[in-house]
Amino acid sequence: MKVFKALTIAGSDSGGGAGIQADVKTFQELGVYGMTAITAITAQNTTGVQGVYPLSVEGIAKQIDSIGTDLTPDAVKTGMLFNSEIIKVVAEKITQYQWSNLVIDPVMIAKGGSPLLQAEAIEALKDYLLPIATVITPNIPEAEVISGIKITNLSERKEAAKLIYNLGAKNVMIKGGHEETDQMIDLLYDGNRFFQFESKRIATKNTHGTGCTFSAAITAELAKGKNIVDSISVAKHFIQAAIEDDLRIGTGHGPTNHWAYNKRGALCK
Ligand SMILES: Nc1ncnc2c1ncn2[C@@H]1O[C@H](COP(=O)(O)OP(=O)(O)O)[C@@H](O)[C@H]1O
Ligand SMILES: Cc1ncc(COP(=O)(O)OP(=O)(O)O)c(N)n1
Repeated sequence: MKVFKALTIAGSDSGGGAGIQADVKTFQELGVYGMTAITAITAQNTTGVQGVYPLSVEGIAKQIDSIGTDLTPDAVKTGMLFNSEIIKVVAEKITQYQWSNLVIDPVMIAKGGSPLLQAEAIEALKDYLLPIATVITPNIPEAEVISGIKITNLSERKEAAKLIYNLGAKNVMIKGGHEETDQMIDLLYDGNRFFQFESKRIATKNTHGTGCTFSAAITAELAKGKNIVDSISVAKHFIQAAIEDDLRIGTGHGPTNHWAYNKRGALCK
């Protein structure tokens, strides 16, 4: 039996709803063996981020080397990378090991406003990671920062996607979670065409970790050999089920339910 393997290079969320924890849960639910390289530890729960503790560049490089010299991932995703030094070493290692199927979730700010990427790191993200990305998955505020333009409607989102594509990413997926519309539209640009992935907005405050979960699901499907459109299609069903079945735990923004997709069985697949 072929074992599909995915690596996440991201921060730890002690509350378990986002970051490395959301990624590994998603990989597991989608039948993919999960591996991790932790970039930073956050003290975090459903009410927000109480502390951020980045790991040393040496410690991050060592974790990636441990995987690179023994286990070859079929797909890799990055999440919280915190600063430009971390971004550089991560890009260097991914290039050294010639890993493909790279999903970049350009995590910048946690729900509640805590910065998870320093402002000085934006240029490094563009210079080192975008050129090797199979797909980058910004939300609308992140897409505004990377593209340098304001996004207030779908046509501006398309313009931003083209600008980000021109920085080197092979595919650009600008998520629609931050729009106020009833219909949730995630927009993919592959350099030639736009694809829209649509779903109904779910009225809930329990959306902690939606971006991490969505990009981890894309990574898992790429690891299995699916193409980008089919991978996003599964990820969209996965996140919709996870939000619909939200977990009402904690006093703030609760996490999504990572086992909802499988609980529903073939009906939602
Ligand atoms: N209230 C919601 N109802 C349905 N889907 C949502 C909702 N909020 C977010 N999503 C979906 O979750 C995914 C993550 O989107 P988004 O919230 O924009 O990312 P981030 O967590 O990075 O800010 C996207 O597929 C988006 O469409
Ligand atoms: C450690 C860590 N990494 C990433 C995030 C951001 O996750 P996201 O999926 O964008 O969810 P919210 O923060 O918007 O709930 C995080 N919070 N922590």
